[in-house]
Amino acid sequence: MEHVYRKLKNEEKTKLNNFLKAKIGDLETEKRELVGVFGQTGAGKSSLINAVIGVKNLLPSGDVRACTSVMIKVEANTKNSKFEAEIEFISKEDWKDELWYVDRILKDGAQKEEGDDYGGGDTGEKLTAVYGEEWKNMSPDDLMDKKWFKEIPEFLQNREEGKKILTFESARELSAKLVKYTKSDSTGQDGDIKRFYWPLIKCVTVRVPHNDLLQHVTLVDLPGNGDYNKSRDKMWKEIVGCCSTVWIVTEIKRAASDAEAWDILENASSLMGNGGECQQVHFICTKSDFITDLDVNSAAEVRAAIFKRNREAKEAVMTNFRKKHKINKHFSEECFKVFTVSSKEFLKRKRLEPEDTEIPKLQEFLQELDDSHSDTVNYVFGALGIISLIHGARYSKVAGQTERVHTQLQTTLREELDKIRKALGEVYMDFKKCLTEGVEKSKDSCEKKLNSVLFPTLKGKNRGFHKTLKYVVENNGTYKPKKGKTMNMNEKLSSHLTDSINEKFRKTFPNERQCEPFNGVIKAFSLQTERLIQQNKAVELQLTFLKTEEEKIKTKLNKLIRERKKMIYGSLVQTIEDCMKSCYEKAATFSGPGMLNNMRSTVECHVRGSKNIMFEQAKKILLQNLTNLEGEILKMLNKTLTESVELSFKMDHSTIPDVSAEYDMVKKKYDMLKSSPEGEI
Ligand SMILES: Nc1nc2c(ncn2[C@@H]2O[C@H](COP(=O)(O)OP(=O)(O)OP(=O)(O)O)[C@@H](O)[C@H]2O)c(=O)[nH]1
Repeated sequence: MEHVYRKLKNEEKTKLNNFLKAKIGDLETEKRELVGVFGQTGAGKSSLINAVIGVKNLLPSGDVRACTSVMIKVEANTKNSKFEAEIEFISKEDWKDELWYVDRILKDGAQKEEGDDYGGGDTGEKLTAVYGEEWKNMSPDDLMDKKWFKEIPEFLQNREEGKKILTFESARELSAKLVKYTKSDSTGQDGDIKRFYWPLIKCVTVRVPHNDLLQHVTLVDLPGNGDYNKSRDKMWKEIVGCCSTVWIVTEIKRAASDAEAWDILENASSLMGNGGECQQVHFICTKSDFITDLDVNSAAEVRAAIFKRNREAKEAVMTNFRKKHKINKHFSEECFKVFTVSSKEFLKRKRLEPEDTEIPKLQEFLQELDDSHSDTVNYVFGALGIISLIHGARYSKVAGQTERVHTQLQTTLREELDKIRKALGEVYMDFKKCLTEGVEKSKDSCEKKLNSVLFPTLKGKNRGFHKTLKYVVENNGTYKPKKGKTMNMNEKLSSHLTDSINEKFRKTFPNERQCEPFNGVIKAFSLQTERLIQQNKAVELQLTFLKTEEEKIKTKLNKLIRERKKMIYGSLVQTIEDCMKSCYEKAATFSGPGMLNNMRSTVECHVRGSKNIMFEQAKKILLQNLTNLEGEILKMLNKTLTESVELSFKMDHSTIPDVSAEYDMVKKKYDMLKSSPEGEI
């Protein structure tokens, strides 16, 4: 197609010529699937990733003292045959904010108590990681001095967020260097490394050469611990919202009862489900080889014991899943699968055969996800359309028939757009009805919901609640403790609204790629080019182009809908957060005696005073976002197809190059692809 592009470039610049060049530039080749890997520290995530992608020593694992503390993306290095680590830092301003935050807390007289969190993620611990103990006697300005960052000058560069790129010949070398950037060692026992830079890092991308599984797949290790840092939290949410599959990793011995793993899943469910694009959740029970039963001796007995526990773990996890409504309202049972794996045995083969470790099943899954066949078909189909139009423009000049087909196409386009408009209008009315009920319920019970956050029943653990609530209001209503459940006041307040639309939303915007959004109305849209081709062979090439254009615009629309639906769903909580912002700011100003009561009454008063507006506002904004999306769908369809119809049937032939040879070649490749669904071209 580059060759065809150059031919067009050598011709005079007409409207049609420019249009064709733009269409070639628009052909898509790249698609990436994101697989998010969650789990608490030590669950075996790094070992799992290494085993699955078949690179033994890539992500550092095995050291129980140091745990991974930054997001690590693992993908293919398509540029050269080196191992590469791209380290992306948070901005200097972000780090300054954290330094000032700790400084203020210490000046406020808050003593560091055992197990105390400085706003989630323990900022004190972060400072010790970067500066050692010396930070305690220094001002935030001193701590920004460049002498601290000699090893990472990129962090101080003037660009908003710096990047450092390291290249290595082997995975082992990369792994050894990575520790200082990705791991935290809260015990301070790692003698070799003096400074750990994880608090300054937003994300690390590890690129692996010659890896077949990662051509179109990125695996992301997402540490589950809480983090107050805003840019990291934002990135975490963005990545979770873009994962098409999520792996929840937990040790098999406590798979069903591992509160932390299930909490991570519960907290992220709305972000992945209706608020995201996750199609599959895989619950992965690790270390299946680890048997402590002393009665088991022979190899056969060990294997039998492992298989028995695998079966039991699978059943227990499924039973637990059925009870978790926060999760299963976003994911059906078909989307939820359990695996029992052993990364160790997969590599060592002492007790188990590779297939018994279930790692090959995950590899197979990635292989299917990585499949670039459909991308190739789409590319060649799109290319065929464009080249058909160029070829047809040069050779077909059947004036009368062209005029008739042109008129028919215009009529069909109008009628089909009307059908879509009507169907989208019905969807709007359905959501309006659900939300109206949700608003009434929210008004009736928001104070009760609020009380569950303001007055938790912590059974004797109320001592530090004033600090917890302070973090909540300082952080716009949310708080991620290092251990335990995330608190989210905005989600609590909007829960009746989200519940009112959850089911309808999942049906209207299904994450499963084989299901269609808006009840299939966009898929059903058709200019009926197939029928027209049968009746009008003389303009077959132009009609072939329109057929490919129709498919391409539908694919584009599905992508747009997938992106927008996340924003539309998220707008409910976002509006509540915006409406609560002023009261959080006011509540955060209290300190000293009476702080807890003052914070509570400020939040209570605000919710009581604004409940008649706040929920109605959230409904209005969601519906407005939906209207905007519907408008955009109609506009894109109309504009793209009207332009394509006009240019294919009313064009100036004088500037069209001869592409007969290219046409024959692309047509042949397309026919080959069509006849062998999994074949290579
Ligand atoms: N027996 C056994 N041990 C395993 C297996 N997978 C991991 N481990 C061990 O479990 C420990 C933690 O493994 P990691 O892969 O580092 O765990 P992680 O989830 O990446 O931990 P963080 O880096 O802290 O997030 C290490 O000591 C591993 O050797 C396994 O399949 N079998």
